[in-house]
Amino acid sequence: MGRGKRGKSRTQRKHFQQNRENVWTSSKRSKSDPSSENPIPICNPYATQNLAFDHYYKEQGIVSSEEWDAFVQVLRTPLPAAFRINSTSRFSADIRSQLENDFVHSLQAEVAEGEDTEAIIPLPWYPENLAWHSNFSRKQLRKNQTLGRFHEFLKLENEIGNITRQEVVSMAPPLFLDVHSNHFVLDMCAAPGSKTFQLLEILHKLTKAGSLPDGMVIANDLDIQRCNLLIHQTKRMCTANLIVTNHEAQHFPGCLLNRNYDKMEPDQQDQLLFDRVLCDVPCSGDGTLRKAPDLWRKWNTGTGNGLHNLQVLIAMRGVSLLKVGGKMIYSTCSMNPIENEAVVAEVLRRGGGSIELVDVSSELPQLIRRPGLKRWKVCDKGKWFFCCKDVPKLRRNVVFPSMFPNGGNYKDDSDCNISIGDDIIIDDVYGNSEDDVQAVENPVMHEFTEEVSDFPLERCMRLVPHDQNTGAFFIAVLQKVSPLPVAATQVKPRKEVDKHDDTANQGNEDAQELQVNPLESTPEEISEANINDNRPKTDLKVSSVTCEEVNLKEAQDPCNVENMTKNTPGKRKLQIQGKWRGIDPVVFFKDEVVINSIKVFYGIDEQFPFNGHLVTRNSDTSHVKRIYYISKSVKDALELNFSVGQQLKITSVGLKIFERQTSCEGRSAPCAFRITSEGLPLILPHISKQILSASAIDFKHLLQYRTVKFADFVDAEFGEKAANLMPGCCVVVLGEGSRAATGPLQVDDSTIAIGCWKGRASLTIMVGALECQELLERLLMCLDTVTEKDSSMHDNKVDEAHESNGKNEDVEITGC
Ligand SMILES: C[S@@+](CC[C@H](N)C(=O)[O-])C[C@H]1O[C@@H](n2cnc3c(N)ncnc32)[C@H](O)[C@@H]1O
Repeated sequence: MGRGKRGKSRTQRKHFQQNRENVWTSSKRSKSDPSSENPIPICNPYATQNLAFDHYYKEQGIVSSEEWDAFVQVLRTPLPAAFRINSTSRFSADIRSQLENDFVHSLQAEVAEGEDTEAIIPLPWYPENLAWHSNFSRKQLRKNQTLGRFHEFLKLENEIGNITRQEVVSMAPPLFLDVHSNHFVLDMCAAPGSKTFQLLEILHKLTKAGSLPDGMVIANDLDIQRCNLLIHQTKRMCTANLIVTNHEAQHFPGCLLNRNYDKMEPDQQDQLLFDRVLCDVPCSGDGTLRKAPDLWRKWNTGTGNGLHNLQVLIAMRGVSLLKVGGKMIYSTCSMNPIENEAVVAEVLRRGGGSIELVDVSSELPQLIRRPGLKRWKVCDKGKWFFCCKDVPKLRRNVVFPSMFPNGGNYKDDSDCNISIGDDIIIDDVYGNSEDDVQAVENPVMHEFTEEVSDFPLERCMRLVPHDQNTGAFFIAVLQKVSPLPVAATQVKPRKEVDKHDDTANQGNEDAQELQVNPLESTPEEISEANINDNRPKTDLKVSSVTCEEVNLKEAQDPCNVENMTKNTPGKRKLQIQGKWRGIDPVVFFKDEVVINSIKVFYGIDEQFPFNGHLVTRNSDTSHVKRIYYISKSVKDALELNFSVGQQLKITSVGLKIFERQTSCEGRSAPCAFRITSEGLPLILPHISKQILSASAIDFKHLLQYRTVKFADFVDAEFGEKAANLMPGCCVVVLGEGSRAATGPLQVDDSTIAIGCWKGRASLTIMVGALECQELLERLLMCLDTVTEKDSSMHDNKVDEAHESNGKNEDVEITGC
C-alpha cells in the first residue's frame, strides 16, 4: 500500500476482514474486535441472535411483521453451497450434463428422508442451467463422506476454472448490467473477483477460437492482498482483455488527456470512460450472516452508518467515469437502507436528473426480489432520527443528510447542509454496540413523520433469504442519461498527497464540459490546463522531466519506454522501478528479433496481431522471462495510460502467452520461448509449425505417462512426425492421428490441445497436474472408443518402456 493511504482506511479493512471470519468453523475472538464489550449476553460463540439487529430491521420494515419469524429462522441456518459453470469453458456442456444426469440422481439419497427438496437444482433464473444451488452447506460437503465425490468434483473444477463457487445472490448483479462484448467495463471493488469472472465470461461468450472480444474489464480493489486473490481467480479465465488495478475506488484515476492535444489520432480516446460500471461496494455484509454467523455478535448500527459516506463517494466516482448512455450497478450484500436506498437516492440527487434508476422488473422474472424502500429512518447511538434537522450538532459529523430519504431537502434545513467529503469517519464504522442496546430500550419517536423519498426507489431490488433460501443482497441499476452537473463532480482535494501514489490527474469527463473544474484538479493539472499545453500529459514526477529532455517526437510514442529512458541515463533507474512503488512496470515488448524468432518457429500467421499487443513487466527487455498478450482494447487503454503519465496502478495485465525456457535443453532450443497452456487456446488457430494431431490412444498415453518415446507411440507415423519436429516446444492436438492429417490442422472452439516439449527421443507434456487429471477424466468417454485390445496392448508397451527406462531424458524440462 502506498504511503498516502490513511490509517483510517487500514482500520476499516482490518475490521472488514474480521467481519468476514466464519464462526461456523472458528470460535476465536479477536482482541481488537470492536464489539467484544458487547453487553448483549452471548452464551456461545455461535449465537445467532442480536437484539439490536432484530429491533433495527423490524423498525426499518425490511420484511412485514408476519414474515419476521420466517426471515430470521432462515438467516440462522447455514447457507447452502452454490456454484456456476463457466460458460466459456470448452467442457461447460459436459459439466452440465454430468450434473443433470449423474449428480442430480446420485446425490438425492443424501437429502434427509421426508424432505421434499432436490439435492442440487439449476437456478431457474440463470441462463442455460449454468448456475446451481445445492442443499448442502459447505461444512456438510467437507465433512460428509458420501458427498466426497461431489466435493472433489467441485474443488477440481473450481481450481481449473470450469466452475466458480459463488453465493447465489452474488451471481445476479452482472446479469442486470447488460454487458456486450465490445463494452469497456469497470469493476470498482472487485476482489475476490467472482463477479469480475462473470463479466469476463459475458464479454468472451460469443468470441470464436483465436480471436478476442473488442471490450475489456478493469478490475480494481483497494486491498493489494485481495488484488492477488482477484488475479488468481481471473487467471482461470485465460483472458487478454483484463487489467487489474489497485486504487481507492473513490479516487479511481480519470486518465484524462488534454483535450487540445492536436496530434491525437481521430479514433484515439482522450479519457478512459466506461460503458458499464459495477460498483459492488464494501458494506456491513449482514446479508452474509448465514455464511459468516460471527457477524451476529458483531452487528451494530454504527457499521452501516459509518460506511455510507464511502459508499456514496465510490458510487459517485463510478457514475462520473460512465459514458453518457452507460449503465452502472450499485450493489451490496447488506440489508441496511442506509447503505442501500440512501446511497442510491444521494447519487440520484447529486446527479440532478443526469442519472436514472432503471426499471428492470421485467428482467429475470424468476429471480424473486422485493422493491426498494421509499421510507426509512436513521439510528445513531440508540436514537432514531426521521430527518437531518433532528440530528444534534455533535452527531452531524457522523449522521449526514444524505442518510435520510429526502437528503437535506428541507425548507429550513440550513443546518443540514453538511457535505460529504473525503474524510470518512472510519473509526465510527463499527460504532459502539452499547448504542444498539439503547436502541432497544429507547422507544422510537413515533410522533415524527417519516420522510418518503421522491425517487422511484421501488426500482431497486432487495433479495431476502427466506424467498429462495439464499443470502441477502441489494441491487440497483443506474443509467447516465446526460453529463453530470459540475457540482456533482466536486470532490474535496485530498489533504496528503503521495506523488508516488494514485493521486495524479483525477480527471473526469463531466468536468470537460467546463474545461477544468478546479475542485477536481490537482494544482499541477490546473497549471497545465491554464497554459493550454498541447502535449500529452505525462507522469508529473518522472515523465514530465523526461519529455523535456528527450527528443519530443520519440517521447510522444507513449508505448516506448526504451525511448523514454535511453537518452536520459540519470532517469533510467527511476523508470526501471516503474512509477508505482512495489509494482512492476508495464512495458510494451517490441524486440523484433525475439518476436520474429517466435513467429518463424511456430509458423504464426500474419493475421494474428503482434504489433503493440505484447507486454512484459520488466524494463530490461533484453532478458524478459514472460510475455503477455493484450487485446486491442487493453492496448488502447495502456497507450492512453502512458499518455497521461501512468495514472493506473496496474498489478496484472493481459494473458501470459510465451515463457522463456530456463533448462539447459530449453536454452539451446532454436526458440527460447514456449507457448504457455493459458495462451495456447488463443494462438492455436494461428500456428502452422510444431503442431501435430495425435490419435485418442496416443493422446491418452501422453497424459498418463507425461513422457512417451517416439518409438512407443501407437501410431508409428505420429511418432516419426514427432521425431522430425524441431527441438523445443510443440503442440499436440487431440484428433485422428497422422492418418487423417493432410494439409493444415483445422481447429475450433472444441479443439483440445496441449503444449509438449520435443526432446531428443521423446515428447513430454507441459501441462499442470490438475489440468492433466481433468483432461484424462473428461476424455475418458472419447478414449473409450478405442478398442480395449489396442489399448491394453499398447498400454503394456508403454508401461514396459517406462519401467525399463526408469529415468527419462526429458524430465528436466521446466514448466511441466
Ligand atoms: C463486497 S467486496 C467485493 C466483492 C466482489 N465484487 C466479488 O464479487 O467478488 C468489497 C471489496 O471492496 C474492497 N474495498 C474496500 N474499500 C475499497 C475502496 N475504497 N476502494 C476500492 N475497493 C475497496 C474490499 O477490499 C473488498 O474486496
